[in-house]
Amino acid sequence: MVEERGAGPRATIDSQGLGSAVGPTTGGQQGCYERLRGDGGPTRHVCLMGVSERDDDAVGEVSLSFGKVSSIERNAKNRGIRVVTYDAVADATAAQAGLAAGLAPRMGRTVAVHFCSLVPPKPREGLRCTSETAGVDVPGLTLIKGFVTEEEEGSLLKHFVQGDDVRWTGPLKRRVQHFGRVFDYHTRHVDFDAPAPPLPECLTDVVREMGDRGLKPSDPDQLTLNEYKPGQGISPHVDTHSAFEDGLASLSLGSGCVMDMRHPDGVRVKNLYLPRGSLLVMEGPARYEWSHGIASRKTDMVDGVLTRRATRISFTFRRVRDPAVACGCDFAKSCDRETPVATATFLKKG
Ligand SMILES: O=C(O)CCC(=O)C(=O)O
Ligand SMILES: [Fe+2]
Repeated sequence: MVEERGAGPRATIDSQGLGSAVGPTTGGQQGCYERLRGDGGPTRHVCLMGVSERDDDAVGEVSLSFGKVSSIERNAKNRGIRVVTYDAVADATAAQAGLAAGLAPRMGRTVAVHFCSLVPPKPREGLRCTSETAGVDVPGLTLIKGFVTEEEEGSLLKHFVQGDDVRWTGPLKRRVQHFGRVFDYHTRHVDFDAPAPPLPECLTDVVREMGDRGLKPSDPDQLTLNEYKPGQGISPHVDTHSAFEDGLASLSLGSGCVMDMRHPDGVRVKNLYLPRGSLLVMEGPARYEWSHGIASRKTDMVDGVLTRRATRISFTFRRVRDPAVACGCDFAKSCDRETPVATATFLKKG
């Protein structure tokens, strides 16, 4: 999609990227400019080539004499290029015709002036838009937005990040904290011998609310905190059936991110945005059959909008399964009662 694409042929990009704004107003558009050759245009953007920093005052003043300027931007790579954007195409058209002559006496030389168009950034490959999978249904998946307020989020983060007893651990790229029981990422099982602090009291309200709403696990006895800095993720996995009962609940704090849910048929994929403060609950097929994972990247495409990730801390609540009672799920292919759990994926990729 190109804004105001002129009729004329385009050159390869002359003005790549966006530099700092140098004129009377600041720019900061997203994308890059393409110079339109020959009769290309008109558009709201004119690019000046052959300008030095000494000329910036003159560029500002003369540009303004043609109409209302919304930005003047300096090219990030080529310091001799400016892009002047007018509010109105008519003013840009007058500027394209008259800027060179207006500037020449002030600069002591001539500049080339062309129309250009603004090309929005292309989404990076692999950035799936969450809205594209809106029609994909994952049975057993519930997302509750605003499960905690901003205030509750703030105090929970304070407790678990800045508190006196904060113990990040783990052999992974990202840091984790375990409560109730330790999950061992080598065996992908609960380590019943490892000591773990109990679930902290400050989570009582959150846990009660889960129970009141009839969500699983209604009475969690294990909690894992995962800290994801932008660029970190978790490889696709199904939480070990023999380790935890039905119902996994993940509270997202600090930042949202897109979670990718995949059906083992390799066809069905759901890219679900988990906003800050939301609770994701996976039960039945969503817990036992579909895998969940988070791609290691710094941005997500959320309903067509490129969204930066900040540090996200997830709180995953689970109920440890009694090792004497085998998993009785209906998804034998994903269940470790029939197939031994593959150990290494968490450790290799995090
Ligand atoms: O970060 C999350 O929301 C999910 C964490 C997770 O899947 C896990 O710890 O098994
Ligand atoms: Fe998981």
